[in-house]
Amino acid sequence: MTATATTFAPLRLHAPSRRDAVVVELPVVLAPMAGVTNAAYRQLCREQGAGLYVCEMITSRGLVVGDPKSRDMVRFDDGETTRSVQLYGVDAPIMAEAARILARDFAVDHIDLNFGCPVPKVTRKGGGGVLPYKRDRLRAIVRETVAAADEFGVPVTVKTRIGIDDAHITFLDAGRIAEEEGAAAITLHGRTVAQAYSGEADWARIAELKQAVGIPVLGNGDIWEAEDALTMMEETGCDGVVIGRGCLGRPWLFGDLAAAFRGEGQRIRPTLGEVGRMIIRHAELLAEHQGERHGLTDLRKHMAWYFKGYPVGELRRSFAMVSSLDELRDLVSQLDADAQFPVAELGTPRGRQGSPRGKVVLPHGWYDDTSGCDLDLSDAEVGVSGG
Ligand SMILES: Cc1cc2nc3c(=O)[nH]c(=O)nc-3n(C[C@H](O)[C@H](O)[C@H](O)COP(=O)(O)O)c2cc1C
Repeated sequence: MTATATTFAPLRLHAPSRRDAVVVELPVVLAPMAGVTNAAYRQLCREQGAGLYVCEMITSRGLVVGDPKSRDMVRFDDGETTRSVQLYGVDAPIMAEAARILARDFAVDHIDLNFGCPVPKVTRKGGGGVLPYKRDRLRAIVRETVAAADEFGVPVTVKTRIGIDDAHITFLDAGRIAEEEGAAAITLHGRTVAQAYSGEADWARIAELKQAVGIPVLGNGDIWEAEDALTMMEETGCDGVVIGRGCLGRPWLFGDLAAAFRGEGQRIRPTLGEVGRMIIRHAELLAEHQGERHGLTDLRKHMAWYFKGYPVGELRRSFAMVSSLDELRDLVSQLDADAQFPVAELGTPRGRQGSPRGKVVLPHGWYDDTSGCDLDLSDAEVGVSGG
């Protein structure tokens, strides 16, 4: 396979008072994924490649009220020199306070704001991907969070979708608001909330956003292989790429991405034995961070992703119920170590896809105005676990 080096520059994230607060040499970002991008998974990906690895989403209210579960999720390993966290919330003062806590108590270097979650539980209450419809509220949240993080020289980025649905597009306004209020960059997932994870991401919207704003634009959606990242950079002119589902069960994609950006054609095509060793490494890291029992339970959801396309047979079921490192090592030893990489899987979607939401569930009268500053949306943070 051949490839040409793509033209790229390091991703420079400025806080208002501190230029180059975070510089990411390779403009590749691990997308925040709730329940996935914990410290162990980020380390696993980091061991493969280069880029920015964002911690799974933390709710602002949880941090501010000192919820032990929220605080416990803000965890980094010693090698994580750039501490990046995604924050979710709906109230400007609470988001600002949460940003201060992240910067002051956890020495976080970068904060990303989640305005893209499509989960009905969240959109019903006005949070996540539907919040940008309320332009004034979005502006207040970005302004106050940027100002609070800037007390510590920490840059804030915004992550959003195209809009609620085709009739309610918000990304261009969100981009302008982000830029005007001092955000360091904006990530666009090229889908609407109504699409959730179905269909295809519309990269043309990423190109449109790039034309509309001066801050760095990060493109997101449907990068399954390293080549897709280069294509997205070329087609949209975006300043970097954000990868979510493509790396599920494939942390080595970050190695491929680093090689592809350098113009190298070599790609990692692990045998089943090598996948087994990766799973063991993943398990060891999870056990280190969460203890063996919790860590191995957490690992189970990754099994189907790791084994997609490989001949695993009946062992699949045992892997999905594994509860100790010893048991895992024993199961791995039973795999056909020489089974080759399933090339038919290349470029195919993985992780959640589903079907479009017929209609996005919204609070009553959501489309009546675009301000939303006076609304009580606090329920939108109750029981939220990402999206
Ligand atoms: C399991 C899972 C959890 C996710 N959690 C979050 C989240 O907490 N915050 C967020 O902004 N996006 C979240 N996303 C969306 C991804 O960050 C990303 O925007 C989306 O998957 C599109 O990129 P992809 O096509 O590369 O997967 C999640 C996606 C998945 C699959």
